Amino acid sequence: MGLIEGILGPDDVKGLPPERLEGLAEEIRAFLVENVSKTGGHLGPNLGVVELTIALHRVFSSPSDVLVFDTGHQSYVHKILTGRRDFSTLRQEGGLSGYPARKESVHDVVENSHASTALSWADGIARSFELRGEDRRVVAVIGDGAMTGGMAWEALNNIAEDPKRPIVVVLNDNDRSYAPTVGGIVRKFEPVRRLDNFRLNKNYEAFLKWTKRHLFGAGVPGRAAYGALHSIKKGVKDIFVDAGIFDSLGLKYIGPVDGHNLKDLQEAFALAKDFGGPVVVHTITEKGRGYRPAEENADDRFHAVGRIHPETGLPIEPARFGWTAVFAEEIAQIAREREDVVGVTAAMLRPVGLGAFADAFPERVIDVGIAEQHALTMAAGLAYAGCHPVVALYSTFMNRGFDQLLMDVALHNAPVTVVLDRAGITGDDGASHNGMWDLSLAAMVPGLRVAAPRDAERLRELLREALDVEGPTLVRYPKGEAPPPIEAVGAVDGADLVYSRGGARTAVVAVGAAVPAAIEAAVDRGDADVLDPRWALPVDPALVETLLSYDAVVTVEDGLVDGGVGSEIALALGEAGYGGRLRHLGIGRRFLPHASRASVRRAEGLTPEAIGSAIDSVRQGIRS
Ligand SMILES: Cc1ncc(C[n+]2csc(CCOP(=O)(O)OP(=O)(O)O)c2C)c(N)n1
Ligand SMILES: CC(=O)[C@@H](O)[C@H](O)COP(=O)(O)O
Ligand SMILES: [Mg+2]
Repeated sequence: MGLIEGILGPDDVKGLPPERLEGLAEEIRAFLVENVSKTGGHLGPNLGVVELTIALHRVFSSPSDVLVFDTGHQSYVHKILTGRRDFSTLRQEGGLSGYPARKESVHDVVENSHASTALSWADGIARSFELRGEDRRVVAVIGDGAMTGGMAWEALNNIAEDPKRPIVVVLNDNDRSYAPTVGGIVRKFEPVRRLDNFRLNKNYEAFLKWTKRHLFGAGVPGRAAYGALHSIKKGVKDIFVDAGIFDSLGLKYIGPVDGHNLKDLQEAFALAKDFGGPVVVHTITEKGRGYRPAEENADDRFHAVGRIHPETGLPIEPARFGWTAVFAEEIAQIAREREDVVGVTAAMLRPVGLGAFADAFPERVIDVGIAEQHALTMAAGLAYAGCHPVVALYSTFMNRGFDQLLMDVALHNAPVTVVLDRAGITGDDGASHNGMWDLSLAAMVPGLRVAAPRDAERLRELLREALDVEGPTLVRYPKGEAPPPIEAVGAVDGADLVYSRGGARTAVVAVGAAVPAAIEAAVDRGDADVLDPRWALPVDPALVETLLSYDAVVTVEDGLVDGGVGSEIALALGEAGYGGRLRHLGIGRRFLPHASRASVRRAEGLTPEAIGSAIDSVRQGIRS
């Protein structure tokens, strides 16, 4: 039996003799490669935190001490050490979540996989423990990428306020988000990034502890001597260790610590634990550590992989030319034609398709780090000064910048184009990654024009149209492959007619990616026209006029069922005195469990069959 099989919970990790820990780390790495290569998942980040997570569970006592993982994509090792070793269905329906999940374990606390939140969670939890008189530690593990998010600094500023609140911030610094971390934010604040600093630092800490113990017992003179020694120590420490902004904020800093050295990690965490106030432990780790294909991947160190061959790291399914690639190609071409176009990404340059643009015009693509709020307001500034920014984000992460979209971009009628990839159902990343909120949020924003392409050709067209608008625009499309071209069979006022046999009394208004399923349903049912508005919001009054001539209207969108395009159409039809039947199809207002996209689509009633049933039900209403 290997060591890993004997780990059923944190007590077993604590119980292992120190000389077995490296063996355990080795087994965990092999386990991760073997299992994640079969399911896909966040391989690189987890290979980087094997020793760090073992050390945390050795020093702290979860769940009494609370461990919070920022973003949560690096929590696989924590799952293994807390008795969850069935990775066969990782990220699949009914299987382990790819993030911490409260229903899986008492050791999991934060499920939100939007970055930069862990320090705020930790601050809140620690304050509550204090108010309730509970002596428990709170540990937040946060990556250097997540530290580029403003929220993390808001929290640090607060955490530093009370020197007695015991919060341990483990800064997991692998010098990358996907790509090398924007601005080298941690490097800047900790200029002497040498691992032997920790040893120097550690000796001073031990010295300080000893003097405190001995001199404090010696009354006032002892205390004075301790004060003098403390300031000497601080002076000496300043020569060797410059903890930059952490010091300036008033936070105790330990590090940099070799994040793959189990002994150093445990010592550092033990110091932090005993300190009794807020401490930053700065660990230096390597993303993808111990797996050659990841270590050699300069792009993203296997940040997130699909299924791969474990020996080579090569993908099992060949990469397909999906929506992202269409956008990547078109925006790079537009950039060649228009010098005013500037790309903006929040630490996801290649995943959002700005790679080719950046390769051709590096000075015109700005990576702001995980800073969506800043990205949008900065884009408003770019637009004010004559550029046309294209802010490319995953749909779910735009939620972060909603206020900035509303107040900085839209209020100033700034010609900013927001491009949202991964809109609608994303599936295996679970509740916080579905891009299901964007249409409802966008519908509230005055003056924002929203386009939803139904295929690759429409994406190219609509992107170009968006860039010609002298005001804010948003273009959204889903994850994965784009469908084959869907040509219009005609035009009605306010929309492309994409399916019609003539004479239909029912209209299906399908938004973007919902078009193929709507056509399939209409082909099956016969008597329904399918209309694609292309520009879905605000609802075109011409489309409303068109719809008034139908007896029934079904709307379909891969966004929240309420507040989005269907709701807006219903409102407009109501105001126009429409007397026909209406049905809206969209994603229910709930947090969706992780599962395949197809399965979630089925559950949410967005399949051709479900659309067909909706057509039947509105028609029955007409007949009765
Ligand atoms: C608000 C937000 N924007 C973007 C992302 C996408 N994302 C997930 S992990 C990641 C990089 C995180 O880097 P870091 O915190 O350093 O962790 P590492 O993977 O390097 O361990 C990004 C950009 C996110 N989860 N949340
Ligand atoms: C943690 C995170 O937010 C990303 O790594 C995300 O899981 C990637 O999703 P895609 O695979 O859709 O690019
Ligand atoms: Mg990182």
